[in-house]
Amino acid sequence: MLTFLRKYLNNFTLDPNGKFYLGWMFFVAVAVLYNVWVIPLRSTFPYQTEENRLVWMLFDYISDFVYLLDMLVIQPKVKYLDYGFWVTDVTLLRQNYWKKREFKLDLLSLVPLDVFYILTGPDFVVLRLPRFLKVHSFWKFVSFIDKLLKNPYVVRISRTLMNMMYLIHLNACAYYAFSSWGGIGSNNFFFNGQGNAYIKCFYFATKTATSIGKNPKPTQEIEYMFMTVSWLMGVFVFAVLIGQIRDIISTANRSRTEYKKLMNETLEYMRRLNLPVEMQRRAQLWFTYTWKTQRTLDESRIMDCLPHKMKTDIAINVHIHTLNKVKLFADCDEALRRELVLQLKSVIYLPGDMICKKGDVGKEMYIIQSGKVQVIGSNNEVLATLSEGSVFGEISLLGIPGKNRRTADVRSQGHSNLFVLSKADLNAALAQYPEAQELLNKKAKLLMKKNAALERKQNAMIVIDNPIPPTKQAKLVDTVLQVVPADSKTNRLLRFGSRAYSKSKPENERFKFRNSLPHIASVGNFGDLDKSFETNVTVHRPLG
Ligand SMILES: Nc1ncnc2c1ncn2[C@@H]1O[C@@H]2COP(=O)(O)O[C@H]2[C@H]1O
Repeated sequence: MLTFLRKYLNNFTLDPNGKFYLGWMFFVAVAVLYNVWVIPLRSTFPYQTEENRLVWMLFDYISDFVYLLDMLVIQPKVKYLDYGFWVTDVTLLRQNYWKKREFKLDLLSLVPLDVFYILTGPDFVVLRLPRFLKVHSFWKFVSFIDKLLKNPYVVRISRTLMNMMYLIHLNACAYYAFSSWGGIGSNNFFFNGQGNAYIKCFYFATKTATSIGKNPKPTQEIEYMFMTVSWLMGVFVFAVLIGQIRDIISTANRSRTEYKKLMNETLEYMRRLNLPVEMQRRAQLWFTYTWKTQRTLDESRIMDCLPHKMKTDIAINVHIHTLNKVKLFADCDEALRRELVLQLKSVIYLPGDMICKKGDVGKEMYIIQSGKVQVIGSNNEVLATLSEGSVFGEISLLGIPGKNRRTADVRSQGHSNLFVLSKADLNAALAQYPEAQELLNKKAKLLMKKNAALERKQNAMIVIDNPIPPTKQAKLVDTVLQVVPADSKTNRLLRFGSRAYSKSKPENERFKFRNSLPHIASVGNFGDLDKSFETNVTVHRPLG
């Protein structure tokens, strides 16, 4: 069992980005923080007493144990990258740590000056000052957290505030030490010994550092010197703090300021040109919606500085959700997918926006990231409603003879986020991947067939009002009608057929009128019928 444990401990390595290492670094950071705050406090203020000395010492040695464990067990096991390869050999890892400056600092931080307690007594806590040298581990932990947090400003602001607080803390300790040296309450400048010593001294240090005023007036030269140093420290701290906060705020607001500036310029330009109010309103809506969803007006510009491969990886990662739904991409080569993904440009359409118009020359195709679009046929009917992951606008790009124009209108139903792929980019990619070209061609043919069939069906249902009754009549019927008397049975039979003849009501009769019969007006007796025919009869007929 023991051999197994030793073997395991000898061979185990740590991932510098792993959770275990992060957890461990938290303990080290707490130990460092304890030492850097408590050592000056206990060295100056009378907070270490005979009663609590053992408790303080217990904490001291726990923190020393953490330091030791970190130096002997953890740090020599942390993997590192060598020319892009993780080094896992334990001997190399140990040697790597020993070569580092951090190892020397870690070693020095553990110099056991405490042994001199024998000479100075256990309250001379200044002997623990070397523990400060491990402060680099604390900042290492802070940058870890910086990488983990989504908001990059939280850690930067906390870091600046921590530095400021620490300097004030040191100043408070110095003020108390100075007051003890000069005699607590011995004059107006020194701490008067009333109330909680740390709180009062921290308050004094904050007042001095921030130059709020109402500070006790120094009387001796040494007091003047103390105040001058405190003020200089305050000026320095605040210069750094204000500079950093200004940087943080301006970086955070830069994109927003740029967006607002661009929107105002565009709207101002539209107003100057006296463009319709509705158009201006839509432009404003576009700006607002684009900013809300993307937090930038030009996504591609953000990644401009990155190398091509990294940009592709990021784009694939960001758009993987949509790309997985695109059948065209699912069925084709990974290399084509990588090639196409970088060419995609994100565009937003507002509700009711026409994305492409039937008959226009096709210059780009679209992939729906989110939202819905409607494909509209020739008779204004909705041929299809497409949603996330659908591809459209490709037919007119494929070079099918006689089909370089849009075959249908496509309209955005609500807000829709689309990827646009230009004809040149699509064709460049398809030239290398004929299977994808085939797939697109197949789909295009299928759609065109479907549309043609739908159009035929639609046309068959077209409603035509006020049809003009046929003027050409069968000559034989005409001749017979002219010779037989108008009110004779034969005449009626010829006009209305046997069923109409059997019903006597004229209002029923008009609905049984046969289209092939001669115009009633020419017969004279059925003038009323003639009128009602022209206004009421609806004919369904196929066109072509
Ligand atoms: N019946 C349909 N169903 C789905 N999409 C269609 C239909 N008809 C046309 N489209 C798409 O609408 C697009 C209009 O532009 P394109 O002709 O370039 O390409 C067309 C197809 O991508």
